[in-house]
Amino acid sequence: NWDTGDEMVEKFLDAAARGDLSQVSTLLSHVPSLTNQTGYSGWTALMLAARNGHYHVVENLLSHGCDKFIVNSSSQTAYDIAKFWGHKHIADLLGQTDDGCQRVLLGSHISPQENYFSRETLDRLSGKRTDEAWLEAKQRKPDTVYLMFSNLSPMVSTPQEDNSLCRFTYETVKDLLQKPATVLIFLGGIQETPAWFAFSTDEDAAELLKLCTERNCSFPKMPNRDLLKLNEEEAGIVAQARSVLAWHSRYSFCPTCGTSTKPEEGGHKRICLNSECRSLKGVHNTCYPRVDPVVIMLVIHPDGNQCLLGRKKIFPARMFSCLAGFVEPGETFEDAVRREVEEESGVQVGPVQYISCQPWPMPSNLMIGCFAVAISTDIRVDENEIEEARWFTRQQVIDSLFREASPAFIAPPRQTIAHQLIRHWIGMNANL
Ligand SMILES: NC(=O)c1ccc[n+]([C@@H]2O[C@H](COP(=O)([O-])OP(=O)(O)OC[C@H]3O[C@@H](n4cnc5c(N)ncnc54)[C@H](O)[C@@H]3O)[C@@H](O)[C@H]2O)c1
Ligand SMILES: [Mg+2]
Ligand SMILES: [Mg+2]
Ligand SMILES: [Mg+2]
Ligand SMILES: [Zn+2]
Repeated sequence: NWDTGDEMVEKFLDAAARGDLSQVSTLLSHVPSLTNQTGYSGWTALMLAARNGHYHVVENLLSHGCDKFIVNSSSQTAYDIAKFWGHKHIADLLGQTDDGCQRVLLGSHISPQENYFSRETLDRLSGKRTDEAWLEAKQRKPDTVYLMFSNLSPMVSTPQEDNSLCRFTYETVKDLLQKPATVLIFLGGIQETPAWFAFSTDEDAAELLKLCTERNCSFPKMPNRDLLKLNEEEAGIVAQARSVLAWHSRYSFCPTCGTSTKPEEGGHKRICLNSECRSLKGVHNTCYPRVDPVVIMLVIHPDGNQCLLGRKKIFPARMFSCLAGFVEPGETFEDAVRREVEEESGVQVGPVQYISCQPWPMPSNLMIGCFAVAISTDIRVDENEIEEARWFTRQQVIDSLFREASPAFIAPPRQTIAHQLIRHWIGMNANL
């Protein structure tokens, strides 16, 4: 005897809150449109069941297609609520993706290994770099792996959508290694054997491709896009190899005196050929591969429920991402975060917290990922660097990450630390 819609919604929410599984399913089978109705403070039936630890009701609601990505008026999802009230089994259930894989919302367990380009597959064996005899013997071993780079791109084969690195033997590449323009670097090994090397060559790319026995091989033209299609292990190897090879290609002359330089120590050092050069006296950082630190930050609104994202002109349409900028000399990364955010968006930042980092071999950045809490909210963008910056709500961010239908913006791809920072924020309880 249900007369008004409101009453029915109330009955339904109440049944979910009490854990009355049979009433919840009866009501839903009669009136499917109840599924995502909200009551006081925007709470859904799923949130109420999650609040009170009713596992079977949560399960039943999910099987009826209840939307777990809705937030209430305090910007909490049902997952946030289950986690806060200590119903771990319910939080686990809500955190699953449709394919049964855990952790769709559990960004708070982010570890450095989860950032693309950051997996250390090989032991770098840096102690062996000065052991020329050992390196030379390793080079000739039949199980030694060679990666080939042309124009700072590795040769990859593309069996399907993904790229995988083409691996060469000494026999196949030994002639190329003799060419004067070739630069060879020792990458390391897995418990010393097999050893891995990478080299760059300026020979004709079409001829090089003929050396590979695999099909669909190429040197990708757009590293920013194509190098994101490797598996995690190979991405980690490419991060090391590409940065070091890029450094060789830029430091063929000594930054101190302008004389030619040559590689040493398995390609991890370059030394000046002018025996009078200052760079040969003592240790000089110009002789070693360079890394440029960049801070990248998710700026969180003082209300805790919005974040600041910006877009550069070169981004694909509708994509917004974290603000980022190079660390300047004599600056802590906390200060760099405050300066870059202020420069690019006009927003002032108080506390800064380090989250995780990511090598970004384009050519040699180390992205230092932070959360930063804003202490002002007015936006005034620096139009030279940023086309637009905006505050986005948790609901908009959740929609963009997890739902298909027309979100307010497009998030950067999962291989970027920007994506991981945004996801990490969603996995944290904003208001609790
Ligand atoms: N992995 C990710 O999620 C991600 C996201 C955003 C940016 N990035 C990388 O971070 C880099 C820096 O971000 P940004 O462009 O916003 O920095 P930014 O805001 O400091 O502005 C870039 C400008 O800084 C100057 N600059 C100062 N030091 C520099 C250096 N060592 N190398 C080159 N330019 C230098 C140049 O004028 C350059 O145009 C980008 O180039 C990009 O490769 C990675
Ligand atoms: Mg900047
Ligand atoms: Mg910037
Ligand atoms: Mg800058
Ligand atoms: Zn010199």
